Amino acid sequence: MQKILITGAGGQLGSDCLRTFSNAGEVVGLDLPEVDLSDRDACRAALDRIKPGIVVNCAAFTAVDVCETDPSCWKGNRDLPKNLAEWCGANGAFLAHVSTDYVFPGDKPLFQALEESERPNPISEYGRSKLAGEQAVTEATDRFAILRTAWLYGANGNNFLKTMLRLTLQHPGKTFKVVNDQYGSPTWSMTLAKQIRAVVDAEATGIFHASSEGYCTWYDLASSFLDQLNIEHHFVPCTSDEFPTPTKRPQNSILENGHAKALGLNIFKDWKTELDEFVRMHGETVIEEIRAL
Ligand SMILES: NC(=O)C1=CN([C@@H]2O[C@H](COP(=O)(O)OP(=O)(O)OC[C@H]3O[C@@H](n4cnc5c(N)ncnc54)[C@H](OP(=O)(O)O)[C@@H]3O)[C@@H](O)[C@H]2O)C=CC1
Ligand SMILES: Cc1cn([C@H]2C[C@H](O)[C@@H](COP(=O)(O)OP(=O)(O)O[C@H]3O[C@@H](C)C(=O)[C@@H](O)[C@H]3O)O2)c(=O)[nH]c1=O
Repeated sequence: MQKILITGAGGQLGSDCLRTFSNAGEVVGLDLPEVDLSDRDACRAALDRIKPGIVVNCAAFTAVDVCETDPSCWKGNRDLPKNLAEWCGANGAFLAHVSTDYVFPGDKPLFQALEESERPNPISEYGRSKLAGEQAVTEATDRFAILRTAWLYGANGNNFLKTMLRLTLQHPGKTFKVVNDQYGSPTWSMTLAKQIRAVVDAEATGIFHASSEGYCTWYDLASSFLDQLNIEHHFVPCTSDEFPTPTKRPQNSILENGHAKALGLNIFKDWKTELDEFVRMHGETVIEEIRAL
């Protein structure tokens, strides 16, 4: 029976990958604090012990604003995938690695979607460190799939939707500004996990864009989520300039899943259909989780 290692197994995507791969072989999850996979020796020792035939790397440093000032971001986003890819290359294992829309600058004219063939040119430390991770993977092994996803939300862990729900529930009636000039494709981590499984099962290699079909703004996303939950909200659309953050974020990070479509592997539906399904399945639990904070 093949062994499948899921890294970042306690995170948002990793926990959904554990479930999605559960009937694909013997699944092993790894996360901090058990092993720091950005440490080369610790990573090697862990993989030598587990001996996976497939590695699905969901581990990363995902606090985008913190990346601007914390060099640990480069450990999690460049060194960690490099260590995994070197081990996979030397041991013949297949590596599925997850990357981000933030490797692009966001200056492509609206609303043209970004193809896999386009040149990344990140505008944030997070994006630069993730691009360095992609490059390390491609240099260390041939048997890899890099899946670039965007605007993830899911049942486990933290995400933008939970933040906006928390702000609303903790401050009823209060207005919140939400950026309405950045466009992307919100993606449910469970659907991404299924897309990763489809790519791995097909042993398809190369770079894949992997986000929901269609696009919206952060304001559209927050409003749709709260509407679907039937919770009154007072979100006010604003420009990026009116909501300053330490990190500049891409204006257009709409991804086109061209590679997966060409191989007949794309499973994503429209972002709104995906969000509605997420709310049907997990809405009540998410509200309870946020109310308990
Ligand atoms: N979240 C999003 O909106 C998006 C995410 N992505 C990418 O998708 C992937 C999954 O993201 P998501 O599930 O949201 O991320 P999470 O932050 O929820 O999970 C990442 C996991 O990796 C673990 N981890 C971090 N550093 C190490 C390390 N050195 N050794 C071992 N484990 C480590 C974290 O542990 P701990 O929590 O203890 O630090 C955490 O459990 C990442 O590659 C991310 O860059 C791409 C686009 C959008
Ligand atoms: C909390 C909040 C955020 N915003 C804005 C800030 C920003 O432009 C946008 C999203 O903010 P967040 O900080 O939640 O999301 P951010 O960390 O930028 O999300 C990114 O995470 C990484 C890991 C990725 O790879 C990306 O695909 C993307 O999902 O919403 C508001 O406008 N109002 C608010 O009240």
